[in-house]
Amino acid sequence: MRNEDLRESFVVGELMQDGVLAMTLSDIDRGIIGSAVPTGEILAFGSFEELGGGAFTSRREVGVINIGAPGSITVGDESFAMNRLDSLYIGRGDHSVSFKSDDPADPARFYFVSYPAHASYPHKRVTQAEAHRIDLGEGKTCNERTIFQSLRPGIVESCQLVMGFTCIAEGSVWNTFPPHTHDRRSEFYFYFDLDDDARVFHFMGKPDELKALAMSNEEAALSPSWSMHCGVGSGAYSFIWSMGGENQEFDDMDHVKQAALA
Ligand SMILES: O=C[C@H](O)[C@@H](O)CC(=O)C(=O)O
Ligand SMILES: [Zn+2]
Repeated sequence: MRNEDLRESFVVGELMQDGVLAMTLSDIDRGIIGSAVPTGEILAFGSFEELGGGAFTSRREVGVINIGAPGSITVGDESFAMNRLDSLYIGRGDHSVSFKSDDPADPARFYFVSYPAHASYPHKRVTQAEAHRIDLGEGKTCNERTIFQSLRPGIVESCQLVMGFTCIAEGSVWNTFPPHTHDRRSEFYFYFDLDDDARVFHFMGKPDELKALAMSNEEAALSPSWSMHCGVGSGAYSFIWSMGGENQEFDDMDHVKQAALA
């Protein structure tokens, strides 16, 4: 594949447009990647032929993280206040889902991921402070970072979705390295908090067929279960990671030896 073919298949861009609820249905485990930036009244999930009609969440669960100003999400008759870096788990059911900004002139910026769900679990908001926090890496290897696991077993019950975000410390540039795969789950990385001219070079592919994607702010890189993943930025950045698949064990990664990369 040439770079443009790689981008066509594995990068989701054009997210976070003002006044738009945008989404892409991937054939990677039927994951959906999307965003909602409410600059008017509200933005709501519609009904889609591709998802079998009915409510968006009739057969799906959704994880949402706000990377913008405060807003709220209404699920059926429940409303959840969503500050920056709050996460929301939305369980399966025939409820309506809508997104709102507290101040449409300074909008909330919601990123969401959805996978098919076989059971219905309660909706739950998880603030950044309530997330499971893991500090790891070191300055000398330029990979000092903090992982916030917000939608994960022990905090919320879900069918397959596991989601959270990682913030790279000032002066560090690498996320997970050496890279890893986890054949049991696919994973999406949504990069944010990059300057306009900054890039994250995201490495994907089979370990002996390494490919690079030059990622701009607010683009998502999709990793099928066979693809390794890791990235290095031209400066510090953050990213939302999310996984779906067979199990929800975060630590069962298959680490790739650096010497095996080619
Ligand atoms: O399977 C786990 C995921 O790839 C990420 O959570 C890794 C990550 O955020 C990091 O190490 O910086
Ligand atoms: Zn991973």
